[in-house]
Amino acid sequence: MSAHLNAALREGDNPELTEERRKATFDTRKLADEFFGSHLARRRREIAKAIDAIPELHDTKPLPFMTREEKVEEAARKVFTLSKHITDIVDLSNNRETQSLNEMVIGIEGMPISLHFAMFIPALQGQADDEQKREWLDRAIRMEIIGTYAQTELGHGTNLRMLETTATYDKQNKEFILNSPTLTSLKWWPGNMGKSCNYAIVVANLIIDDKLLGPHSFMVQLRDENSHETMPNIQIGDIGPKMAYNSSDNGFLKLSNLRIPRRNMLMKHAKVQEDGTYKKPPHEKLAYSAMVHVRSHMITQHAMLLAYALSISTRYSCIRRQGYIDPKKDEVKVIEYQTQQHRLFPHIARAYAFAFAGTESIRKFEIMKRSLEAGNIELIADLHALTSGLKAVVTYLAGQGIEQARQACGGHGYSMASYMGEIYGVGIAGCTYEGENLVMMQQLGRYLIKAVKSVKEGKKPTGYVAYLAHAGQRHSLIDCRPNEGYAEHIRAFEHIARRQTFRAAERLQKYENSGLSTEQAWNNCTVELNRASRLHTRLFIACNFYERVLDVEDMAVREVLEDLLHLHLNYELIDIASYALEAKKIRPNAVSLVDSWEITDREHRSVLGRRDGHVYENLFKWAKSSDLNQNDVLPSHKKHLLPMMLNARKQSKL
Ligand SMILES: CCCCCCCC/C=C\CCCCCCCC(=O)SCCNC(=O)CCNC(=O)[C@H](O)C(C)(C)COP(=O)(O)OP(=O)(O)OC[C@H]1O[C@@H](n2cnc3c(N)ncnc32)[C@H](O)[C@@H]1OP(=O)(O)O
Ligand SMILES: Cc1cc2nc3c(=O)[nH]c(=O)nc-3n(C[C@H](O)[C@H](O)[C@H](O)COP(=O)(O)OP(=O)(O)OC[C@H]3O[C@@H](n4cnc5c(N)ncnc54)[C@H](O)[C@@H]3O)c2cc1C
Repeated sequence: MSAHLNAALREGDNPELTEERRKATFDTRKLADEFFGSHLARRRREIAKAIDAIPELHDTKPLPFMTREEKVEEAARKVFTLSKHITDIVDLSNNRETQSLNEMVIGIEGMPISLHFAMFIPALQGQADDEQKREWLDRAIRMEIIGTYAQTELGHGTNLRMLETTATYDKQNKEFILNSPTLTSLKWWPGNMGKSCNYAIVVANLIIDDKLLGPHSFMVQLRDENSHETMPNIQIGDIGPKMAYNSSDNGFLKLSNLRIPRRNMLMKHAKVQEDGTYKKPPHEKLAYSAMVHVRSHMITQHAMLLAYALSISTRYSCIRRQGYIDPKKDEVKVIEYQTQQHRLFPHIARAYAFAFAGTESIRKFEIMKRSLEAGNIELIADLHALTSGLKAVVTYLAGQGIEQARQACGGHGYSMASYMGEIYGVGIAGCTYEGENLVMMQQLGRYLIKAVKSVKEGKKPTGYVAYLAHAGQRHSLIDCRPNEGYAEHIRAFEHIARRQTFRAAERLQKYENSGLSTEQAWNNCTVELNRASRLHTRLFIACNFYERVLDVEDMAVREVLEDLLHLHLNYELIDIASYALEAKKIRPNAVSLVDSWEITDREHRSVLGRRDGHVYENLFKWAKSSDLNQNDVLPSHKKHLLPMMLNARKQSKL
């Protein structure tokens, strides 16, 4: 490829990176169009340009140098400033555009309206009836009110049926009485609930005439709309610092005999009439729709976090020189080491694979939403299984990839100048929130077991589990040669996933036949079942990647994506580092592959990942700006350590 086609080339850059960019075999803009979709890729460029021109949207200082209070304030300041410009910059109805703007301006550490957009609004859209939407949704979209989603409690997050918060219907007054009867029933974790929100959708166990009817969603006003003071019968606060996400005020909430009108229960699906008559929803799990919404969006978000980490470490690996391959020559760029390539490239392939899987899960969510609006509940179970699996596998593997990317930067990767610590902390939170990963794997496991049962009954399941009905073509992987083409890889992959799923199903059957209860038998098989779920999901990601590559029209882009696909399939299949052959093919394009993610320096917040590659001089600048360098001798040193040493010296002279 002629160098002028590489959009990332600029005057004055570190020559080490320019040399890399000249080797590109494709146009990074065209690959960005595939990674994001051409519309979003174009919009991201326009958004980045718009932000450049508005200084009040820039960071006032690097986030790692801020205290927690400063971070919370900075995020609030930016949200407020953005509110003045946002409609000029993005189409608010486009989630991914808005999310990109937020990530570029505010960053990944959290902000006061994350949950408002991620869950409060989607919960209203999915669960409020038309009249309730008119009352709350329009105000929420205009940001007259800020809300969150308060489900998890101090004692229960996973097992929703055991939530202890109660909503007891009082027929006389046509009100619900909300209570947190125990310490463990305190709501705990909801994002932005501590200080920022004035409303919450509270998930509570509904009780009518002493009958427990399971978790339902209720609109609760937390704070006065004018003074922002906490409402009566409510106790609320921040839960303290976390591993990451410290710009966010995750909160606790105690409800003490709080009375709310009957119409504050979200009633699109389940309903409570004035006389206390309860009407069941058409599908029991419709109340979980906001969770499925976030799970389907988490995949692209985690692909992006992985991309952040890998573009930092790939660029840095091309400017870092250390050691020799040929002792007679200069020290080499650390990217030249085979171990460095094996450490990074399979994760680059995964970042692309995850982004494509994420686009697909969002598309499936939209299809399910439309079909639900038309009264069809059939797609809910498929989507739940797909998003449960993807959420668990992608957050876990992205976390592993980010950690490898950090290690690939050596010592400087451990400095917050690299920003790796925050990217990792935010990434791994996804393993826990929206359903603990191993628990979500079991949800997919249930779906797979059902599919096996239907195959055994002679039926042919369709969609993502269709392969379970195919006869096994091969018994081992020994004769699987990568050169046979991708279809062969996929067949081998299907074989392994199918065999594991049947093995788990048979084991479950064996335990059930031995007289164990269904639950006990299930628990005895969960390790095998989770393995099956993991393989099934990784198969889905690989197939989706394969099909996606077949659609690419630009030949140069298609070729490099095929190189990545090849690497991905081999790596996933053999689950060890790829063959040297693949690594050699990826090597010349390494920097351009990460340039294609078009992550701006502002968005990266990483000294190591700078687009221009001028790392060392900027690391020195970074160090000079540390608060600890503002005094030559720290006051705390004067207070404690200096007297200690002086004292020790005095003692030794005696
Ligand atoms: C600009 C906006 C765009 C958005 C962008 C977002 C990007 C994201 C980025 C950053 C912002 C986010 C920041 C952080 C946010 C964090 C928020 C939170 O964490 S909120 C709390 C989450 N809490 C959980 O997820 C609890 C996990 N627990 C559960 O979901 C359930 O309790 C579960 C599934 C473990 C068990 O539920 P059971 O006990 O009610 O049900 P069982 O008995 O196991 O199953 C009965 C049947 O129901 C199905 N089922 C369960 N859940 C379903 C569902 N959701 N849909 C359909 N079916 C479901 C099952 O598969 C099963 O089906 P069969 O009987 O086998 O056919
Ligand atoms: C950053 C962050 C943001 C959050 N934001 C929100 C929010 O906005 N709103 C909200 O309501 N909540 C929020 N949460 C809470 C989050 O959704 C829960 O923490 C999560 O669902 C996990 O539940 P848990 O904490 O009860 O974990 P536990 O269920 O206590 O998990 C502990 C261990 O037990 C295992 N385990 C539990 N049940 C089973 C089972 N049935 N079978 C096998 N193993 C099991 C798990 O695998 C895990 O290893 C947030 C959490 C975090 C970290």
